[in-house]
Amino acid sequence: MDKVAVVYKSKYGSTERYARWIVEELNADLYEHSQADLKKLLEYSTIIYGGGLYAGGIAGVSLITRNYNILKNKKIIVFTVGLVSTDNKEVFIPVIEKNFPIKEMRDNISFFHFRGGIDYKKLGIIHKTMMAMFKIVLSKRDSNELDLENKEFLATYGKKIDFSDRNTIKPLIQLFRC
Ligand SMILES: Cc1cc2nc3c(=O)[nH]c(=O)nc-3n(C[C@H](O)[C@H](O)[C@H](O)COP(=O)(O)O)c2cc1C
Repeated sequence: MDKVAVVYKSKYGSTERYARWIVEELNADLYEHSQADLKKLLEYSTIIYGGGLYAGGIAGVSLITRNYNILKNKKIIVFTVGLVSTDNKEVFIPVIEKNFPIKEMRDNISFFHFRGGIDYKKLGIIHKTMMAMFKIVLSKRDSNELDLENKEFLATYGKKIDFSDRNTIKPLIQLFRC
């Protein structure tokens, strides 16, 4: 039987919610990023890492990339949680290539992408400023130039939205059912 650790880094709670759903389904052990030291992780045969997406970066993912050579004999699964629609998986190829620049890592790790949410009122000052700057950049563009994601960003800017959906973890859970 697989011994599974789910490790997550979540700033506003969406990634944590997905991590907890996965833990419930797999009866796995849960670790917040800061509590997951390497010695502990070595006790597991499978490591599932989840991080929120911030400007294309996966929060805290260096825990996996920096220690890859030590962890590479384990089953490693990485999931991201972001606002961008997960309908088109191609969108995530550059995100994976940026966060996992070494091909061997990309080949050996299974990736999943889930949708989270945002509550602008709860953003910290740096994140609020980043989002405000992005809005200014997009607002200056001709609306015909904007893709669906950008249009959605502008339409939901300043609001509270939540796309979290427990059903979307099914393909990840399925990896353990066969
Ligand atoms: C400053 C900032 C940058 C973000 N960048 C991205 C991004 O590049 N791609 C994306 O899909 N979502 C992006 N998001 C949305 C977050 O990924 C989303 O709110 C997610 O649910 C956060 O998860 P967490 O609360 O677990 O950290 C960004 C949010 C903020 C505040």
